[in-house]
Amino acid sequence: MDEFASIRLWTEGRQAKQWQQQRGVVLGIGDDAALLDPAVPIDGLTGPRQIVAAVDTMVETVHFNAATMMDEDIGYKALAANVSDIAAMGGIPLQALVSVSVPRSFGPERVRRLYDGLYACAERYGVAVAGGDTTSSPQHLVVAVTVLGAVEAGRALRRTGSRPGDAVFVTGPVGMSAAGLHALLAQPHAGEGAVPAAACGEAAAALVQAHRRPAPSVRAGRLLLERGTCTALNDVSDGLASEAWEIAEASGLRLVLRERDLPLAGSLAAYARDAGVQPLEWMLYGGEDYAMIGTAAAEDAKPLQELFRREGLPFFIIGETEAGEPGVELIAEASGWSGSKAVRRIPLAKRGYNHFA
Ligand SMILES: Nc1ncnc2c1ncn2[C@@H]1O[C@H](COP(=O)(O)OP(=O)(O)OP(=O)(O)O)[C@@H](O)[C@H]1O
Ligand SMILES: Cc1ncc(C[n+]2csc(CCOP(=O)(O)O)c2C)c(N)n1
Ligand SMILES: [Mg+2]
Ligand SMILES: [Mg+2]
Ligand SMILES: [Mg+2]
Repeated sequence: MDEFASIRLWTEGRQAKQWQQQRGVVLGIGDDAALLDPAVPIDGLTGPRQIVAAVDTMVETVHFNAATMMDEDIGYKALAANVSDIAAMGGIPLQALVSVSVPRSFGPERVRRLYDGLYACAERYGVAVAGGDTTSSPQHLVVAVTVLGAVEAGRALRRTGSRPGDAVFVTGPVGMSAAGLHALLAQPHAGEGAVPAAACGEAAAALVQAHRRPAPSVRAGRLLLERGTCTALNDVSDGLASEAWEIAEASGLRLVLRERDLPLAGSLAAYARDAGVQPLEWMLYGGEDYAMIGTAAAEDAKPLQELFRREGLPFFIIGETEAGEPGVELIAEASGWSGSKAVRRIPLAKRGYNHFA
């Protein structure tokens, strides 16, 4: 099958033209470039707007391997990671451009399954696939997705606006993806397809799901933008500590996190107990959580939490900001589940997933 037949196999008939037009796609797959309408009416978005654009890449052996992900999961997660960056700006994702570099060992049918997952994610978040690129690759599969979206002009949520005395929050549990990866890599792998989630045991099922199918919340980003009290926001791709450091450096202050308030999912606690591992390492440094860490005016932290509760969305207040040299600290307490004995302030390393470590 040639390149063009492959692209048709992966993309043809997946999204109705009319629906794509409603997401701003004037001309989609098939010409030299896509044509997008920057002013297409979008529910909930009024007034002048800006385009919000992000690209993230997934590379076989770095972001996934034959054991950790099914083909469908690779496509789903490649798009979800980008939706997460749009959400972390308070934006609404609209269109995607998808680049795949495919090794010979990876036939067009497997890429079609990758697209099954990618289109499932696109449907979940209302993203129109408007184009892309296809190349061969000497050895490993590479998927790069660009997502374009819209946000009210001048109102995007950045990493830079945090003020001393703000509350620090996170919009979902952290550490589950890293624990899921740990569970998957612990299984023997005979080389025939990905490890079935069931093989990892009951405690790990939710963790494997968190690793394979991250669930960024565009709704959470929109609520935070509309509320007007969120001063900084960042999605957690490289780990909570690393993303907290990014806010600290961008805003020029310190983030002080309380260990006992960090959201520890029951499934993570159970798996870590069975594995004899402290979950805190995964929670702070694991990454690929695609929840959001942010700061908000202290007096609005509880009302925001209540607003999220009413919307059925998680929201955990995990600390405060302080004036000072940019940095991140953890308050570990006697009652902390890490087994620490007294209240201590521990500086958190600026460490997370590092591609060049
Ligand atoms: N090769 C590059 N060329 C130009 N800009 C880049 C390049 N790589 C990253 N950037 C820019 O650097 C900034 C930080 O990128 P980074 O990828 O660390 O953010 P992220 O996508 O939120 O994190 P992650 O990749 O871990 O999900 C972004 O503004 C991004 O557009
Ligand atoms: C097989 C395998 N080994 C390790 C990892 C862990 N991992 C890879 S990239 C990354 C950070 C986010 O990437 P980026 O910064 O590119 O968005 C993490 C935590 C994995 N997912 N699969
Ligand atoms: Mg990136
Ligand atoms: Mg990000
Ligand atoms: Mg990213």
